[in-house]
Order: sequence, then C-alpha cells, then structure tokens
Amino acid sequence: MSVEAALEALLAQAEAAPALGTESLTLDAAQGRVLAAPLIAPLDLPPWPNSAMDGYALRAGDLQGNPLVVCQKIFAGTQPVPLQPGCCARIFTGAPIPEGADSVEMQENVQVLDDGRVSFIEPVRAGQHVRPRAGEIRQGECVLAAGTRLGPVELGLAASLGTTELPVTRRLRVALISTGDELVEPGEPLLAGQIYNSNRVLLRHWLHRLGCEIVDMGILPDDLASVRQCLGSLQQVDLILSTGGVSVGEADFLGQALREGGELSFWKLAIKPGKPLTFGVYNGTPVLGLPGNPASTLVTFGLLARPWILRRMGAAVAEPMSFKVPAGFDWPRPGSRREYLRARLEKGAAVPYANQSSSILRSAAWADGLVEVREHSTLNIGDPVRFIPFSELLN
Ligand SMILES: Nc1nc2c(c(=O)[nH]1)N[C@H]1C(S)=C(S)[C@@H](COP(=O)(O)OP(=O)(O)OC[C@H]3O[C@@H](n4cnc5c(N)ncnc54)[C@H](O)[C@@H]3O)O[C@H]1N2
Ligand code: MOO
Ligand SMILES: [Mg+2]
Repeated sequence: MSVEAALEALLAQAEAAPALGTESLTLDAAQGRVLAAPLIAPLDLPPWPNSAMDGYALRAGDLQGNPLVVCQKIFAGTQPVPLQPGCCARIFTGAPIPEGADSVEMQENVQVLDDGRVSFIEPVRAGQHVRPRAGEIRQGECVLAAGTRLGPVELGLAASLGTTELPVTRRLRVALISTGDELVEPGEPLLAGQIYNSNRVLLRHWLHRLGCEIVDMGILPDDLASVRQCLGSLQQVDLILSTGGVSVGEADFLGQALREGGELSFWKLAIKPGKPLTFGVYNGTPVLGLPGNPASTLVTFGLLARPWILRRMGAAVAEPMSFKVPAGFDWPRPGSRREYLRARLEKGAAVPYANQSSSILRSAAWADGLVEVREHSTLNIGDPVRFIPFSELLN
C-alpha cells in the first residue's frame, strides 16, 4: 500500500468517526488544543483610534505652513479633549487620538519654537501614524476558524479581544502500548538481551504535544493472549497505539490479534522506515500498530498517526508543511519503497545522517527533519527533494 493510500484511508476513517465532544477552557488551559467553534470578534480592535508614534496629533488641514499651539498632552491610558482649530496635541504611542485630529507627526520631524508652538518640518499626509478604530479587527469578524490549533499567537490574539475562555475539542484518549520481551523501563537494571523502552517516552511526549490524554499500558509481553487481553480491555479510548510486534516474526502478534479478534484494515506500506505499519479495529476501537524500530516508530507516527490524531481532533490542517530543497546527496539505487531519510539542512541542501538504519533514533536527534526520496527514482546532487522539518512534525 502506498503512503498516500494509507494516509487517505486513515484520514477518511478519522473523519467518519463520531465527532469528539467539546469543552470550554481558559486560555491558559487551551494551549495545544483545537478550536471547536469560530472565534468571532466581540469588539473592534483597536477599540478607538490611537497614535502609532511619539509626537504631535493634529488636523493635517490646519497646517498652512504656520506653527500650531500645543494645547494638551495625551499619555497612553488618558482621555483627550477635542482638538480646537489651530491647536495640536502632544501625544505618545498608544494614546487616544483626540476628536478633530486626523494625523500624527513624529517628534523627530517637529521643531519646538521658543514660545512653545511647534512648526512641522515635513508635509503631513492626512491619516499618517494613526491606528484607526477597527484597523486590525472589526467586531463580528471571524478571527480564528474552527479547527485552528491553539498556540501562543492564537491565544494572544484571543486575549487581545478580551476572551477568557475558548471552546475546544476534548482531548483524544490514546492508549499507549509497548510490546517486546526485550524491553525494560529506564531506571531498571539492563539484563542480558534487554534494551530500554525508548518508544514509550518518545510517544508520550509527542502525544502530549498534540493535546492527547494518554492511557499508558506500559510494556506488553510477546504473547498473543496478553495482546488480545490488553486490546480487549481498552473500551473507553479513541485510539490504541502500539509499537513493535507487527512484522513477520514468531513473536509478532498484533496482526494476528486483529485478524482473530477484530479487523485488520491494512498491513505493510511501501515506506522505509515503517514498512510493517498495521491499522485495524478491535471492539470498535481503532488500533495503530507502529513498527518497533525507533526510527520507524518516529517516521510512521509523524507521517501517519499524527495526521489521524489531528484530524480526529478536528484540526483543519492535519499534515505537516514541507518544502523543496536541493538534495545534498545522490541516490543512484532507488528502492521500491518511499524513503524518509533523517537529514540536516546544511548550506540549504539536505544532507542525510550517515547511517539510515531504522533502529537508530539518534539520527533524528541529529537531523532537522525528513527528506522524502521517492520510490523507483534516482537522484543527483542538487535535485529538488521534499523536506519535512521536525519543527512541523513534532508539534
Ligand atoms: N524477515 C523479515 N524481517 C523483518 C521485516 C521483513 O519484512 N522481513 N521487516 C523489518 C522492518 S522493515 C521493521 S520496521 C521491523 C519491525 O518489526 P516489529 O514492528 O515487529 O518490531 P519488533 O520486532 O518488535 O522490534 C523491532 C526492533 O525495535 C526494537 N524495539 C521494539 N520496541 C521498542 C521500544 N519500545 N523501544 C526501543 N526499541 C524497541 C526491538 O528490540 C527490535 O530491535 O521488522 C523487520 N524485520
Ligand atoms: O520499515 Mo523498517 O522500519 O524499514 O526497518
Ligand atoms: Mg518483530
């Protein structure tokens, strides 16, 4: 199955699922969540015209080349009085423009005369350096569309409108399972033949960044009964996410558990790393079985699980932004699978980590992102390749 077909099937399944409930959260609690309804501006922004500069507010038409009398001083946070003809006002950035004024001149372009009047060195264009009422946002406008992921900027914008709470989709409940008799948790002694469970920490943090609630099932032993018992026990979750045990080994049980007790939707993609990715349903709960190799876990989670999770939570944009960069390598022997190399951007070109073995997580720590190398196609140095920055994938 191609990467595109798998992604399409996953997104279709996410969209067909019953919509998640919503909840109202304070701006502080809403970080990383998905807006469940459009944010409509409750007021004009700015609510009243204010000065963009430290200088003098005036009516541009008053300037017939003669100096103006400074009749008031307006600090930000104070209220001005209407401007009389022949007057101008000393004004500071952010302060309200007095009624009757239509422009502001910077103090650098004004000469203060001995008698306190000011003469304007430069011609003044009506409207200059004034931030008009509703110049940024008009009351009733849709400021953030439903499906927007709420980060610092979106939350700041909501605050600028006086919003204290936002409607967001509830957290997706994701059961996280690490399979493998060889696994132990960091902190335990490493006995012969054991390795530390890194996928669990990788995915816990990643799921947390995506706004998910984690039901951590820890490590499952490699036996069918344990896998089926665990899958069967998970009723109240939106997704079962497992790592390991999805290839063709005699200790790989996830596929069998799905075939016997649930539904195996698809298995094996034309992707490297991540070929044995498995997707199915068990007792009505979607099950995503990621490969155990940590780099495979990372690539399949980033490119396939993450879009499913975001779409399931109602995010308008589920897929990461990517862009073309010149390949800093050649690729004379293409394979039959789409490859995602962990690569750095060096002098604007994509340079892959020396060892692309899918068990090497450190390649991702070293890299800036993934370079997509298409199946069956050779590459010469300098050819454009699609680059997906980790800054996109990991958030
Ligand atoms: N004869 C074949 N063997 C394999 C094939 C194949 O097509 N023919 N596929 C290979 C590919 S591709 C991948 S990817 C791996 C995936 O195998 P599994 O998903 O079954 O993963 P495991 O066998 O359970 O583990 C693979 C590897 O990763 C280590 N691992 C597992 N879980 C963790 C974890 N939580 N933290 C850190 N490391 C983990 C595990 O010790 C193994 O070394 O199959 C290939 N085999
Ligand atoms: O698909 Mo695997 O991750 O190539 O080793
Ligand atoms: Mg295996």
